[in-house]
Amino acid sequence: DQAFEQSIIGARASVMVYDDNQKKWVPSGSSSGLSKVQIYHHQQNNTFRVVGRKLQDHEVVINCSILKGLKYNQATATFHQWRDAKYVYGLNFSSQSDAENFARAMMHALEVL
Ligand SMILES: CC(=O)N[C@@H](Cc1ccccc1Cl)C(=O)N1CCC[C@]12C=C[C@@H]1CC[C@@H](C(=O)N3CC[C@@H]4C=C[C@H]5[C@H](C)C[C@@H](C(=O)O)N5C(=O)[C@H]43)N1C2=O
Repeated sequence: DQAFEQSIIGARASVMVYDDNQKKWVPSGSSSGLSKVQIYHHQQNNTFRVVGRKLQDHEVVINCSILKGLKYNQATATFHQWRDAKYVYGLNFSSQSDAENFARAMMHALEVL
């Protein structure tokens, strides 16, 4: 529960998923827009997950586990991406510093998993 999950980073980004049929990035969730994207660390079982909620209405637009060995691709200074079994996720950060801070937290998680 909440008490056991600590947010290790919060960043502002537009959360996108790649639509393989249309061959283009589409907003994750019901509409485009900025989200607060956090990495939560469940301390008891040392797991991590990415959770993103729209700034406007708090719709959860991403909630995915960070698994050991995940390849986090910093495609540009403000667009980072990774895959899981089902989706390709893209984070279009609102600033380079948010992107850098998020990437640092992601790399930390991947180191300690
Ligand atoms: C082996 C593998 O899986 N490789 C993945 C990437 C990867 C590598 C290693 C580990 C995991 C992953 Cl995930 C890959 O290559 N994938 C994943 C699906 C799509 C893609 C395939 C082809 C295209 C070609 C171009 C690029 C793309 O999509 N890029 C480039 C930056 C650029 C930045 C911003 C966004 C913008 C929000 C909208 C749009 C715009 O700019 O209009 N756009 C983009 O165009 C964005 N591609 C990819 O990323």
